[in-house]
Amino acid sequence: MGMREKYALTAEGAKNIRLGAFWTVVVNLVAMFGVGFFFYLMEQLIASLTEGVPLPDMVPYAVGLVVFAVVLWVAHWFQYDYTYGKTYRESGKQRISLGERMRELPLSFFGKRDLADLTETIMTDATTMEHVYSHVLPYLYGTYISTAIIAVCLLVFNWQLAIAALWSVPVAFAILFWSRRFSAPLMRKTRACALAMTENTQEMLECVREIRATNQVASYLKQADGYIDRLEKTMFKSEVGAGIPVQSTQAIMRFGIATTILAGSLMLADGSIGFMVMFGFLLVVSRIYAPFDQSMLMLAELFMATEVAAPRMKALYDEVAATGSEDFSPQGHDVTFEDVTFSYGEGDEPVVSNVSFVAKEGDVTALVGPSGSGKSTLTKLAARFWDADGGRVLVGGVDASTIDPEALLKDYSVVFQDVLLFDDTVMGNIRLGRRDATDEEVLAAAKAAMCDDFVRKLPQGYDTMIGENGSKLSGGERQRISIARALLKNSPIVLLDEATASLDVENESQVQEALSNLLAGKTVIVIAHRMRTVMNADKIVVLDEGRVVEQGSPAELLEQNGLFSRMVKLQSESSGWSLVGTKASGED
Ligand SMILES: Nc1ncnc2c1ncn2[C@@H]1O[C@H](COP(=O)(O)OP(=O)(O)OP(=O)(O)O)[C@@H](O)[C@H]1O
Repeated sequence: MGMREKYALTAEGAKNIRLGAFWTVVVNLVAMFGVGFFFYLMEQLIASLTEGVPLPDMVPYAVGLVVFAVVLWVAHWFQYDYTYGKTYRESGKQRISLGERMRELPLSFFGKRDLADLTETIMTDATTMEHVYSHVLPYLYGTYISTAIIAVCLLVFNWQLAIAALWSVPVAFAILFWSRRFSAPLMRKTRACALAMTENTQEMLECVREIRATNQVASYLKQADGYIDRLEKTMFKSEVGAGIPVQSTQAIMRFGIATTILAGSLMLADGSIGFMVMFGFLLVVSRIYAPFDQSMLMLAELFMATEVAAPRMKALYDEVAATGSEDFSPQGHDVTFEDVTFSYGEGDEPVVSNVSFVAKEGDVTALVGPSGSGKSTLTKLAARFWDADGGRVLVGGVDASTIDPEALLKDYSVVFQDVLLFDDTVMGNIRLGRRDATDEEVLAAAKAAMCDDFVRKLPQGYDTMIGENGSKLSGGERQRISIARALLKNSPIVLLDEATASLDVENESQVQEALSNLLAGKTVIVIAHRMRTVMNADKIVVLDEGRVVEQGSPAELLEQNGLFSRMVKLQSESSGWSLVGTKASGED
């Protein structure tokens, strides 16, 4: 596997890491040269002290020293720039491209992937890789190459002593790589446990109200305790699994010093080497292991990166992006379902089957049917949140699956029940509908969506921060903000999960008024919960178990005496039953 693939690098990133390694080699060799330089000077000094040899002229040495310092400084500068400056830029690029990737992926991807898992990839995996690019890879490559060069020099100088000094390095590495087969699964397990714990915590925070309301606090805390315990145990095993091999290989490497002393003493005794050679070898050997110690620790991190973080990032890049033409020129805005079949998972039972109907521009098309009959799914297919498995969804005669999702969504306003607001001002939240809208346009939309009254009562009016997901607002207020956003966007197609079901009477009439402002003249597909909407619709599509069982105007359907008319009859007989199985209110 190439370096780029293994470490999820760009071509430039791989090049910079190679250059970082190159400059690390230069720094190491220059530093080693410095050791040799001082060693030579010492040899001269000892010769002068013991044998009375006159000291050589010091000027060239002084110049040499200055040149050495300058070269070392320059090499360090380049090493720093390539290993840190440029690799951090690589990491920056990678984070941006992860963000871009999120933008390209179909919305369905976010439905099937766990959010905590994605956050882990964007935050933790990217950080792991960042550290590997900047601190680990250039250092490791640089150290190994420079040590190999030094080892060759030692072998040429005195191969017997060199072998006595260096044999322990390959042995130590062989043990470390062998131990990987035990430590890698432990690392993966630790990661999975950490992820499960994060997911559990996130779920607990998201559902805190429900958990309290249903008296589940104790059982949830117990569950959380279990996740933490499991993580603690696997982390402990994983640390021991990685720590023991690292510590023992570091110790094994030190045997090299012992064998150098042993072989050196023997050779010194039989006169085949002089004291200074022995001394020089010991000096080099004592230095040569230090970077390996460091690299043993780094290898553990590198294993983690190549076994876990890089594959997870790669998996994100391997996901099929939702692509399509950015040029979207529909003829009108009729939304046509042509024999559409769809299931959420490969091989699953279809949740909609052979659905065909047209939602005409200027008409309100109401989707009606029992819970789970596929109403929401059809609206998601209409906006290409998902692609149909069979048949086509046409927007103004253009197959939606051929259009870039962002280009397509420009023509859609979506008002679903689960309104999403950002921790921003009221103004900022409404302006999300159209970024370039003026303040006046935002205010006009807010007024039309019946937001103005309650917004003016907020402490800072339109500049009030509304808290995470609008936590400082009521349900009805949040919905009206979402309608204001849709009004501002003023798109020709409106998808509406009838947002009024949970509102009180006063709120409801205001929201209804806001909605009628939004809907005029558009292609409207509404998931209808209320009889009033259903009866005022231009067309009703009745769904049952993912199939269209009836379609037509309310009058036509009532005449047909089919499922729809049975539903209406049932509802008028029993106020406790509504079209979608929710409790109907009196005014219906
Ligand atoms: N993201 C998903 N992954 C897998 N299955 C899903 C997903 N969303 C919905 N389903 C399934 O698809 C079927 C249709 O769901 P859908 O939400 O479209 O029904 P609905 O008619 O809108 O229901 P309701 O009125 O209760 O909102 C259901 O059986 C549901 O369990």
